[in-house]
Amino acid sequence: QRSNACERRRRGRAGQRASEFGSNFIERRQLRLTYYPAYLPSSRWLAACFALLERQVTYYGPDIAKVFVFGKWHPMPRQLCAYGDAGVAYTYSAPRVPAKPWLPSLAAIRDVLAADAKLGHVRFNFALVNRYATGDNYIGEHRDSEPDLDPSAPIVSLSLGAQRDFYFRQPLMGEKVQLALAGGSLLAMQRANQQSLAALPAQAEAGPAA
Ligand SMILES: O=C(O)CCC(=O)C(=O)O
Repeated sequence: QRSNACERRRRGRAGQRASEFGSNFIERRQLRLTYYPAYLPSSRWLAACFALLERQVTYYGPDIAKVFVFGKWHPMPRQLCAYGDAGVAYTYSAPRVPAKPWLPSLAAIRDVLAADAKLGHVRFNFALVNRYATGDNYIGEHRDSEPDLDPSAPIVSLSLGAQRDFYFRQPLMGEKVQLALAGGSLLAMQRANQQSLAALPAQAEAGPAA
């Protein structure tokens, strides 16, 4: 999921789009993000990574891909799978999502990210793969505040396929940060972001993205 110059800091007004910043560090009160619009080195890399994951990822079925909202179970409006170290799982407003053993392609992406000094040399032990088959697929507002998450580690998100909008909202501050997550881009989110609500809304006519 995607660059550079993250040391260059600039503050922007609320709602400013990441495309106005370029590759940059974005900071709002409790929100600390670094967006790398072209993390993957070329469109060939992007196409190759996307094609590999499209071929190799086997998504969970409705027994796991469901969410509990307002007292009822609903099918998840996207596909999901998880890969990671043995015994690692993730639980949010859904059943426990166990990690399948690393796919070689995902392990290779994990190792590239771990070797990247800009990202702090984090050894990632888990990868959640969300697939948005069409523009109708989305993830609603949520906080990444699950106890399974290591509070000292960033969440790093590589986007492949169609560009999709993503936003963070801080309800008490009235602040909103919007990003257009381009295919081949990478978003690094610090732990503090977990105070904000994040969402990837439905977007008419968008093609497949992961
Ligand atoms: O797919 C994305 O880029 C967003 C996913 C997300 O916010 C989550 O899984 O918590």
